Amino acid sequence: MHVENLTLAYGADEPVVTGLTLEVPQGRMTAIVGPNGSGKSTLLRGMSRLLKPQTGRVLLDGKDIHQLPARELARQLGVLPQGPVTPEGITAAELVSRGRHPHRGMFARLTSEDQHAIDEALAAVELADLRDRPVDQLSGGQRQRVWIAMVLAQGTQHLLLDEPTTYLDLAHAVDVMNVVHAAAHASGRTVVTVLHDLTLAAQYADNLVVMGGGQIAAQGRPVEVLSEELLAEVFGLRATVVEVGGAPVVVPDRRVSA
Ligand SMILES: Nc1ncnc2c1ncn2[C@@H]1O[C@H](COP(=O)(O)OP(=O)(O)OP(=O)(O)O)[C@@H](O)[C@H]1O
Repeated sequence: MHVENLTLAYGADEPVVTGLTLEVPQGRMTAIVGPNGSGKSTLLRGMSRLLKPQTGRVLLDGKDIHQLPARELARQLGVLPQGPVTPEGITAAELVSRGRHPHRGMFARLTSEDQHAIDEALAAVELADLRDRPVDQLSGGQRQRVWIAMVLAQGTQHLLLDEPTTYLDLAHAVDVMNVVHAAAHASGRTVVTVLHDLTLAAQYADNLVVMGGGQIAAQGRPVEVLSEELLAEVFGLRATVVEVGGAPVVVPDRRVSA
């Protein structure tokens, strides 16, 4: 996936992302981090055709995503947007089965391949037991995991995930990151995910992209990128960075007023 000179704006507003170029490593996991409002979700929307660029283009295997028919794009690119809205009354398995739409005919029944993909995705997020439960009766974290399962069931070579660990306790966040990491390292998919937790991002990402003010402030291996200077400069955060198991861990300084 290649992002070339991308400028993104909402309506007539000033651009949020300006002239951004990014080469996404294939079959690896890229995490996009950055302060609130730095343009992470906007960039992901631009990369997934939810937002039309003012300039530039996004290439998927050499093809401009805006030139691809919607159905073909959906077979290649799975997207988890921020705060997806759950259709009323739908069960977990039904929602996950929607991930199979790009592979099916208009009124075709689920094939055994579809069923296998759905079962595997539900198992991957440990929700097989709740498959027949209406999604609006699940907890926030369970609901988030159903959405992730839907994107996994889509079986695409590329995944764009906006904050997949929202609402998740740390143990489930780690489980989801393991699933996402395996999608890249075991299955060779290309993953781009927005994350807020810098330590989690640094533990899992092969490539860390730090956004600041609609631009890429730094990019590279987490251990090379995540420095105390960068945290101060881009996040306005005073923190100590220690290394655990070869990956940086961010320990924020306490800000206690006298
Ligand atoms: N739908 C929208 N219409 C107009 N402006 C928007 C819209 N969505 C985002 N923006 C603006 O674009 C800028 C970047 O927002 P964006 O959501 O991309 O940031 P972010 O880095 O993902 O932030 P966060 O960490 O808070 O999720 C912000 O100034 C925001 O107000």
